[in-house]
Amino acid sequence: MLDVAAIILENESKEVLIARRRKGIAMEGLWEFPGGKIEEGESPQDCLVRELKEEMELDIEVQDYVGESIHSYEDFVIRLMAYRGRILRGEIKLVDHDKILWVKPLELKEIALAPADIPFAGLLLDEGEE
Ligand SMILES: Nc1nc2c([nH]c(=O)n2[C@H]2C[C@H](O)[C@@H](COP(=O)(O)OP(=O)(O)OP(=O)(O)O)O2)c(=O)[nH]1
Repeated sequence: MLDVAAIILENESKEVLIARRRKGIAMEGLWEFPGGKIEEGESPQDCLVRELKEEMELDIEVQDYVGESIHSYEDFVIRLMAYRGRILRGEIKLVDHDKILWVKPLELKEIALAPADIPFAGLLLDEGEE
């Protein structure tokens, strides 16, 4: 099982940040919440702070735990743990991604998300309707 942490960053307009995996890496062209593989001995929160710095040069604050999504890809099983968070400082620079978008939860339905992320899109959508 591959443990991966992802962060749902929200802005003042209630939009969430998604990023498209660049050409040449696993799952290229699919959209995801930023994050990455949790290293040995690392907490998901520490992983997210490290990954967002490495991947986007952003300092973030990790907030509430949203939930996990376990998904079987063709050659591995992933446990994706999602948290909410906010940007503290930094201008987004892209390393592993070629594009980012701030989208309303409703718009996530139209986006080619990594399959493991789809349950979180549903969850955000349900929340927005309350
Ligand atoms: N970061 C991230 N990865 C995801 C998500 N959904 C999903 O299926 N994945 C998959 C894609 C990759 O196979 C794996 C995470 O790998 P990664 O390439 O982002 O992580 P990393 O930076 O630690 O990896 P590496 O390139 O250093 O080996 O999880 C998601 O929302 N965010």
